[in-house]
Amino acid sequence: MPNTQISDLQASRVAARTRVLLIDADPASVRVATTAIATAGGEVLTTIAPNAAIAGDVGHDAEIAIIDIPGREALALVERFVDRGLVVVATSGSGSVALAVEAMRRGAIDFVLKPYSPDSLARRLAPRFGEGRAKASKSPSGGPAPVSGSGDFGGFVGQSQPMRALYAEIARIAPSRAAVFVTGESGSGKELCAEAIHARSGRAGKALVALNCGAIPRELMESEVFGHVRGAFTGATEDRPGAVEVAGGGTLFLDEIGEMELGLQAKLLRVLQTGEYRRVGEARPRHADVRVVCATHRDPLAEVAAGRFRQDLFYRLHVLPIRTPPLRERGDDVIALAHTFLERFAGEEGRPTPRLSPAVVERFLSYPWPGNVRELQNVIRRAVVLGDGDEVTLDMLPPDFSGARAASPVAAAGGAIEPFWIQERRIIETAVAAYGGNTARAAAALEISPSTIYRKRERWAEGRA
Ligand SMILES: Nc1ncnc2c1ncn2[C@@H]1O[C@H](COP(=O)(O)OP(=O)(O)OP(=O)(O)O)[C@@H](O)[C@H]1O
Repeated sequence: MPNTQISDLQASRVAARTRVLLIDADPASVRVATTAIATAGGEVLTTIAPNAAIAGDVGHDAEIAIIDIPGREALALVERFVDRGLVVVATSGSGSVALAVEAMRRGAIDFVLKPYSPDSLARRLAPRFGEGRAKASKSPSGGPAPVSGSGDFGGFVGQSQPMRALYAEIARIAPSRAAVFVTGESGSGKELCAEAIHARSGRAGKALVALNCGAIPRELMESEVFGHVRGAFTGATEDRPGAVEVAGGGTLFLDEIGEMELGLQAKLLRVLQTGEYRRVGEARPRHADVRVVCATHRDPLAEVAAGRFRQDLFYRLHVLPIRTPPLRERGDDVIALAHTFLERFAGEEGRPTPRLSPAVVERFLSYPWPGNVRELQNVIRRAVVLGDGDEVTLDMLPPDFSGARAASPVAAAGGAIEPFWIQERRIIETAVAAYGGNTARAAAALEISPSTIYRKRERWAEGRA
């Protein structure tokens, strides 16, 4: 992942210079900063003093704001420009750690102490300019990608109020080292959230390692997380690092954390408390440097109450809670998302992008989307593959979409009651299809074990109920 970011960054730096808003009242600093900005690949659009910036309205065309913070009153500028979607680098001659921490807490991506030389500042700015451009290139308008107002954020598409609130929350918590707990329905973008948090953290240059605790067999989970040494178990033919080690200096994303068994939860708690862990089969402790972002589609407090989730681990992880809203709460976002996916999938198929018929738009807006954005993705992919015209019409959608209302789950077409196993089979197959064939994820969404699905499929294949 870091490699992709670096190559994107280099390509974009060749393409255009990063547009910078420089907020600083000291002429000597402005001169040094202007040289550093040019060296790092940027151009200064506007230079303004902090007091004037607080009172005025500047920086609309900028991608990056470099803000001098002479005192606490200028901290509000950090927040203002982060909320507008700019990458913010704070500077200060006061040397106060508290000021630096506060600027980072409010979303500044870096804090550079004055006095700086043109070279030292340029070195600090260069990677940040890449981030400014990467964000801008994701915005359909070609301008910066704001946190609030219009436009998208990170890998997210959507400008509804719940999404803008989510973007602002991500921008606010990303720079912290504390654990993040993401809740939200399946397919609503929890992993995307982890990616956005990582990308905006000071750890973006290191790896983001994602593990789906629901998809990895329990007996392998500990080795996946912590690694193992040769001979630790049958098949362990060599030493292998785990996710904690590979994500060193970066972020560890533990999806479906509720699926982690209690013994392993205790070991994860130890990492969070002391930073120590052991590879499977190894006596000596190792030190971990990871930020943990975890996610679940379940109600974590209910899991704690049921004894499936350790309470002490929950409180350790639940420092910065964040929730991805379900698609049905995002209004018109569903249409913007549908257009994005239409363009992507039609492009992949080498076809012109079809439009949505008015009836499809209406249906999309009223449909409850239990599988959220992933379900929408699957519906659009299917329509692109099956359709050959320039319009997606109702008949290209899965059967549940075609009618004004989804078919009753109990009654078949003629109103007769279907046998239980047929209904059960339909529910399971629909869930597996909604997860693009991923049985483990479908099982997690249905709150049954993957082996139940495998067992039932074997029976159906043999023609048994
Ligand atoms: N707002 C969004 N804009 C664009 N793509 C999105 C958005 N939200 C989700 N997606 C896409 O939808 C798919 C599902 O998202 P993601 O995997 O992040 O969901 P999730 O909540 O982690 O799902 P699960 O609970 O099953 O793990 C991904 O391909 C993701 O890129």
